[in-house]
Amino acid sequence: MVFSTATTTSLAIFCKVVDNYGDIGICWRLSRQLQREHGIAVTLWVDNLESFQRICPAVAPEAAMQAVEGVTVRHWRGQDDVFSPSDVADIVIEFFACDIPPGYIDAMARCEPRPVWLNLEGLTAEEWVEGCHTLPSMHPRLPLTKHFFFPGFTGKTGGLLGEAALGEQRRQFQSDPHAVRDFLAGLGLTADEMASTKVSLFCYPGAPVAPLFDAWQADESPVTCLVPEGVASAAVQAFLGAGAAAGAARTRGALTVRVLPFVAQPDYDKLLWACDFNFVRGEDSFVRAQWAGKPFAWHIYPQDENLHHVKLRAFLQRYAMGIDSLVEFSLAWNGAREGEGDWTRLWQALEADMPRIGQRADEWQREMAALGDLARNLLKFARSLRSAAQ
Ligand SMILES: Cc1cn([C@H]2C[C@H](O)[C@@H](COP(=O)(O)OP(=O)(O)O[C@H]3O[C@@H](C)[C@H](O)[C@@H](O)[C@H]3O)O2)c(=O)[nH]c1=O
Repeated sequence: MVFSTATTTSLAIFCKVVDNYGDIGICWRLSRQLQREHGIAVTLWVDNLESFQRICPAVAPEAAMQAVEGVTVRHWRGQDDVFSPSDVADIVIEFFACDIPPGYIDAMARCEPRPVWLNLEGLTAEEWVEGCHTLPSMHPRLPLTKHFFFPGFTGKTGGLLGEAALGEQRRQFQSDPHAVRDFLAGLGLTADEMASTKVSLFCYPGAPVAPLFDAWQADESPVTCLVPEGVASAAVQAFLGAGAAAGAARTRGALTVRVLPFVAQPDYDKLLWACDFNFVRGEDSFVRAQWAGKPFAWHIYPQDENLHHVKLRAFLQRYAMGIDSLVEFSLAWNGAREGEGDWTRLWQALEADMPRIGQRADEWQREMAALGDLARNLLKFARSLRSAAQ
């Protein structure tokens, strides 16, 4: 097995969809970028093709194997498959410690030289990540070493996932009013809605959406809230007073709520670029909101014992730079503050700071770009492991 820039490097990513769309969202982005920008032959093993199809409509959910945008997609059906060394890629990535099939690991141990084996971890702003990034872990039984690779917000981590052309694509889109208008019109927005403060809303079920709607409804200036179908459904249905299928919309007071179809990943980026404020969640939409360079609030994936509040605070400490309104709003949005939030006050304070928050978003996006993107950093690390082993 040769591992150099002169021949095509192969790489396999194993992705288990724990829930929702973030697991496959991240693995798909990484696969696509490694193939497009680095000429890597990528095989993406994924156990849930239905979830994949929602963010990438070209995926056929019943296919055992298919090529999508130059990436080989394999339906990962179980742990019992048998593999031979010729099936093994030069670089093997397990996403979120997803336990790749034992048969594949056995085949890895029989490869000469052995593949680079990385565990791509979840994103957090906590400091301990710097000490764990790139640490090795020996297999207890086989002659294999796995290394941990952590995304992150500092130069001592793997950085954030983001395509090389992303910044340029965003600038082009945002500086073309016709493109923005056509895009929003395609989602059903009226001229009045386009002229209002546009907010995209993507969050988990526990978010205090109903009281925020009340605050917006009583606001002085018009707000249009764009919410993908299935998100915050209880509050959306209550506001609409009817079903919340894509296309449904209603105005009450200063607030219009419009339900959007769940769009393909590239269109979700455009939505973030076109809005004035974005509510995002999980990991992937959270990162895309950062690349959008727009003010945003993060609804973090809930964890036991409120561990997510620690992660949220760690991020805000790096990001918010003393903008108290953003910290207050974000903590309240995630239930990390005692008592009920006064959403009128929280939103008004946030609105008043919007120019500062926008500036910070822009500056942060540039700081993150300077770290180098995750795909490039990961490949560089994999190559350094390979040369050290030779
Ligand atoms: C709203 C929307 C999102 N998307 C995409 C963007 C992202 O790739 C994906 C959403 O992923 P996320 O933001 O990460 O949120 P998420 O909640 O969907 O996903 C995850 O969160 C992680 C923290 C957990 O580990 C995962 O198990 C998973 O639950 O869906 C679209 O393509 N179109 C849309 O209309």
